[in-house]
Amino acid sequence: MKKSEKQELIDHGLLLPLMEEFYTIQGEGFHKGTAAYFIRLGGCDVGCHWCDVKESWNAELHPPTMADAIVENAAKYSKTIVVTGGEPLMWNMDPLTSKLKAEGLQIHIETSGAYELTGTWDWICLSPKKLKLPTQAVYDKADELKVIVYNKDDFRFAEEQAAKVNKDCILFLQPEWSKRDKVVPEIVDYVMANPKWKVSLQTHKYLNIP
Ligand SMILES: C[S@@+](CC[C@H](N)C(=O)[O-])C[C@H]1O[C@@H](n2cnc3c(N)ncnc32)[C@H](O)[C@@H]1O
Ligand SMILES: Nc1nc2[nH]cc(C(=O)O)c2c(=O)[nH]1
Ligand code: SF4
Ligand SMILES: [Mg+2]
Repeated sequence: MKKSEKQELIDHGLLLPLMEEFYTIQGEGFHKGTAAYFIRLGGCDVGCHWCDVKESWNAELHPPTMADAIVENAAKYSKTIVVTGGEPLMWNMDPLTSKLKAEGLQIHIETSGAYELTGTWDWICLSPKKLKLPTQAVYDKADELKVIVYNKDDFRFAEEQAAKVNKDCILFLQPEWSKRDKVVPEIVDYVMANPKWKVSLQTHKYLNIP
């Protein structure tokens, strides 16, 4: 395929950098405990220093894969699909999500919200980052807000972000993994004092599953 043809397919969201895909249990947030097939797309320039998938950042390292092929495979595994990354909203998610919907699947996204919202989603998990704030459309449509707590300033940031999401959005505080011993007690106290928040843990890491 010519370089220009390939770029056109990428621009239209028909070709996506696929880092990995796996059938597992959603470990985090509202749907924690539910079996789901994960599609992890490469590419992210948000730059969280504690990111647990830095290997995803460089999209060039992940094979460009046709959205059709991704969907055909995913449909074999689960009725619930989680699209994550990297930052999936760096890509046009319209073709991937419409093809997944045509297969009758439930489609969830894990996103920082830092890019334009494309695709149609049954569930949007917004995990905002100070380095590159979400777009208004993602605040408006988010089903859950999942703020990562690395230090005390993240509680201030969490409240600032909670003021921007829609009124039905479910609010979670999730410990940054490497700081969990320090921040879990702080999150517990915070949630008891501010019960509009719930605790989210990365349960897959405790279960030793992907
Ligand atoms: C790897 S990100 C990919 C999706 C998107 N880029 C985002 O940040 O939402 C998936 C989820 O893992 C969270 N996450 C990443 N590194 C983490 C860490 N070290 N501890 C806790 N959560 C982490 C993110 O905040 C996000 O909710
Ligand atoms: N089991 C499991 N649950 C997850 N929830 C969000 C994840 C992600 O990396 O987006 C993730 C992940 O990587 N594994
Ligand atoms: S936005 Fe998500 S993928 Fe990108 S660096 Fe932050 S946690 Fe990692
Ligand atoms: Mg993960």
